[in-house]
Amino acid sequence: MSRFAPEHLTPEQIEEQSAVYGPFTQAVRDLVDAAIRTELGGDDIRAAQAAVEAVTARLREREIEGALGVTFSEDGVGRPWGNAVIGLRNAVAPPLVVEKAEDGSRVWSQFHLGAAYEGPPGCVHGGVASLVLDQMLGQAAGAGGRPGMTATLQVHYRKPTPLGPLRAEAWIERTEGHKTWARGELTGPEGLCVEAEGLFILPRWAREPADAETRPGFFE
Ligand SMILES: CCCCC/C=C\C/C=C\C/C=C\C/C=C\CCCC(=O)SCCNC(=O)CCNC(=O)[C@H](O)C(C)(C)COP(=O)(O)OP(=O)(O)OC[C@H]1O[C@@H](n2cnc3c(N)ncnc32)[C@H](O)[C@@H]1OP(=O)(O)O
Repeated sequence: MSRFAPEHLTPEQIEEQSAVYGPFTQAVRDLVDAAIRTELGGDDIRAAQAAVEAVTARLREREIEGALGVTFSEDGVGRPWGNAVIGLRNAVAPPLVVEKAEDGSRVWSQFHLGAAYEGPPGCVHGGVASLVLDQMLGQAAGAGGRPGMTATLQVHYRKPTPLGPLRAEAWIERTEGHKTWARGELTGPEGLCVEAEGLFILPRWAREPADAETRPGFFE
């Protein structure tokens, strides 16, 4: 766990960064979608490749080492901007915008999965469904004040999940010490597609009193 880094940005500065990187990352997502679906070929694709490579070289002129990690401000609010499911700066992430009930009892998200997430023809890849539900169950645990790492995740694929508009929801089933069992489901326009249940454990390093001051509260 090398990158749960504290940060000292003001809400305005975070908002400014979000306004710059959010639309940029969305443009990269659109690029991925277009790259999959374009019917152009030959010289057009070679020219597009050169243009993309030029942009990539420009971006690499200044970059961090490794991954983004999760930064969190003094009030404990985190910025998981590199996260594979919800990351504002991660073009691989759909991304999900997760909402939570005021009392923390449930989380849900409505989102769209397009061509980049295909498994069976026209359907969401099972690993992607599992990825989304892992995140949602983890968020449910955090929203209930019980953050933890996924220890187990069991996924039940009830029927194929169509690409397109989807909804995921998750909640805590029960708790015991540092363990939290959460459940969730992924539904498409025709109803329930995937169910999952998982065990989330607050890791030892986060339970130790010595770490109390540096605990990230980004799930909450
Ligand atoms: C406010 C504080 C916040 C702290 C933040 C905490 C966590 C969040 C951290 C990162 C997540 C960040 C972003 C992701 C967001 C959302 C969701 C995505 C979730 C993921 O993508 S996450 C990646 C996949 N996930 C892993 O990469 C886990 C690798 N693993 C470990 O990090 C450890 O393995 C861990 C933590 C699981 C346990 O570590 P530990 O040191 O706490 O373990 P310990 O030995 O103390 O066991 C304590 C009790 O749990 C039982 N137990 C242990 N492991 C078990 C297992 N697998 N199955 C069933 N029971 C198990 C023992 O049997 C004992 O039970 P008992 O007390 O009854 O004897």
